Amino acid sequence: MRSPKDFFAPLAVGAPQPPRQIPVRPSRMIHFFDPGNEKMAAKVPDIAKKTDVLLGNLEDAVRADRKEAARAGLVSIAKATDFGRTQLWTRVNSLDSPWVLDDLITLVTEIGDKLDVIMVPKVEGAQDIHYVDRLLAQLEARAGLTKPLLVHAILETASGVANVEEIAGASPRMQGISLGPADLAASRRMKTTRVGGGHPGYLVRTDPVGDDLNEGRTTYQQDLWHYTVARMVDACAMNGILPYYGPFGDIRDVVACEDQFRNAFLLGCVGAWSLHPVQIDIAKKVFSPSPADVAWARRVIAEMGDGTGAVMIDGKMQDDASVKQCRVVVELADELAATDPELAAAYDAATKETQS
Ligand SMILES: CC(=O)SCCNC(=O)CCNC(=O)[C@H](O)C(C)(C)COP(=O)(O)OP(=O)(O)OC[C@H]1O[C@@H](n2cnc3c(N)ncnc32)[C@H](O)[C@@H]1OP(=O)(O)O
Ligand SMILES: CC(=O)C(=O)O
Ligand SMILES: [Mg+2]
Repeated sequence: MRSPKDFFAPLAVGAPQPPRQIPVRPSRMIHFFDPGNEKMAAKVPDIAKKTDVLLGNLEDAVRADRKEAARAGLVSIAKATDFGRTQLWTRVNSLDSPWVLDDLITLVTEIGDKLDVIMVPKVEGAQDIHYVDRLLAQLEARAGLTKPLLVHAILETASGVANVEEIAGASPRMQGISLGPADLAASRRMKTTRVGGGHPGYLVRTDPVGDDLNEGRTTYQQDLWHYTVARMVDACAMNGILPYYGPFGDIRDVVACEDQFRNAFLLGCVGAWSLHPVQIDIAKKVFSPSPADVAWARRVIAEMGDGTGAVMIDGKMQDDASVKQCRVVVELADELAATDPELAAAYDAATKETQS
């Protein structure tokens, strides 16, 4: 552990000052693409216009014999594209792989000024973040970068979950954590064969009514990811970084995808991954507070005055704690509305309606 006094000191001579605050920019969807896939790469300039984060993926889902092509593709896309307000992230290969060292050296040297966040897969504990932290500082110094790169960890090993609090606080570069349900399931020896989402066998059943154990007993499917997402959210919140749900692999099932994303949103996540263009709008809808919720939250804040005491609004008690929740919703809505005129208009229209 670094001494708290040294926590914000650069880890290499000439490296930029590490960040003291994680920049809060919209990141409702982290859209994955394979930079070595020409069809996907061709869509990047258009997709950039409608996503908060574009991520050039170099790790799983890129074939072993296409790793170099993906890395080179990301370098040329980053150099050739104006991403506007959209952030550019990458997911490098895992720290035990033969590719990660070249991923980091090439990307920081060639396009370190274009990248915002480096996503590190299969993080097991703080030691993995410390390794990346020092290496990034050395590479930033050599490349003459003035803005520090941020680091995002994927929570996808049993060890990572057991150490999630220390991972979240391992470096001032830590920007956030995403749930990695596929590798995590394998690491835990869960018996699922899916990428995220629920499973019909994971359920609770109501008690029997009489002697017949089968008749009239409703079952309720449970969320396999509740415990992990909740732990991840707490670890992130206590360290001032951002939690994300990860991938939902059943691309066709847009309904269950929306449900899984919404569970994560309600529990505190700020975004999710989109693996296919069809998931971009789902994430945008789910991770933007609804106009009705924003209107209600604005009303509670207005009626609560200085934010202390208790009032009754439409039969519901509001006090210091509920007004704090409302502020979370309104702050997020204001941040998103600042760059999205359509959303801003929807929020204002709903607010006017509640006032009339
Ligand atoms: C567990 C994990 O690690 S999850 C993260 C790793 N996985 C990924 O990154 C997967 C990313 N997504 C993909 O590889 C693809 O979306 C797949 C393989 C799931 C499906 O691809 P396809 O079979 O081509 O899907 P589909 O035919 O519906 O695609 C329609 C079009 O969208 C394009 N497209 C598909 N996914 C993407 C994407 N993520 N970004 C940009 N374009 C895409 C296709 O190239 C295709 O283009 P075309 O119309 O010019 O032919
Ligand atoms: C997200 C990811 O990498 C996984 O689920 O394994
Ligand atoms: Mg994984």
